[in-house]
Amino acid sequence: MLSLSLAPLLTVAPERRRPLVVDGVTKKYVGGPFVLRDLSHTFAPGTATGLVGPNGSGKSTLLRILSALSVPTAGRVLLGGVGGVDAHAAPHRYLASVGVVHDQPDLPGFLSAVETLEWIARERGTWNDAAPPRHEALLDAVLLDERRAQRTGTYSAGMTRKAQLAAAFVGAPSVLLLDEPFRGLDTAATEAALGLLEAFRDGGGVVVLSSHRADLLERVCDGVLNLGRSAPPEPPV
Ligand SMILES: Nc1ncnc2c1ncn2[C@@H]1O[C@H](COP(=O)(O)OP(=O)(O)OP(=O)(O)O)[C@@H](O)[C@H]1O
Repeated sequence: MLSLSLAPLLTVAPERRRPLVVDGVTKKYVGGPFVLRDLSHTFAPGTATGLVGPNGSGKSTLLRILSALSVPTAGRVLLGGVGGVDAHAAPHRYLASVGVVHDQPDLPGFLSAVETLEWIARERGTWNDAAPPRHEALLDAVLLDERRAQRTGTYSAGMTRKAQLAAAFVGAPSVLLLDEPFRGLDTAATEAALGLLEAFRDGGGVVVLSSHRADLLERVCDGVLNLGRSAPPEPPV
């Protein structure tokens, strides 16, 4: 049972419920092959979508483009569709609505998990008197124990993943982008993460995630986007 104090982080206000639109996105790394080719897809509010496809099919690439870490060779990512916020033209504004779990650990190792959440909340404008107990409830929800007060640079892989998950929620996002969010989590922590993602999806959020665990994707996702088919071989010249 999730704490009621988490409601502001798990419920997206109706006016902030906007689709995340991928409009004709192509990605070709310099000197490499096309990874994504003219991909268009709409991720609707209140849904969770699993990115699937074999190794190297572009799941992380798409998540990096969606999180404005990588620029598409062509095409756009728009929060709110036509007339919405362009992820690459206005990344700061866009990312104010987005929570991300990157595949690689990306926490500031000199801060504890508690300090990391405070830092993000202050930056995102979700820091107030109610924030400290809410952050404790969030760290309880991801099952990060009392070591939440220690520097994240000392964490195990699973503890790091838990802290990353909490960090993704703490800014009250309307979109969550997660690259292999269950990797490194034990069974109890995996169940806890699934519960948080389900609550966020049911609260009107957009969830886009990759995982090689088909059983877990099946539990949380309404649909899948198969990238194994998005970049057919280049036609012969
Ligand atoms: N920075 C980069 N420069 C050049 N090529 C890259 C770069 N990053 C990824 N690629 C290539 O892009 C393709 C897609 O990689 P990506 O990591 O997106 O796949 P993935 O579906 O997430 O794979 P996996 O299931 O193994 O995690 C691969 O062929 C990879 O080698």
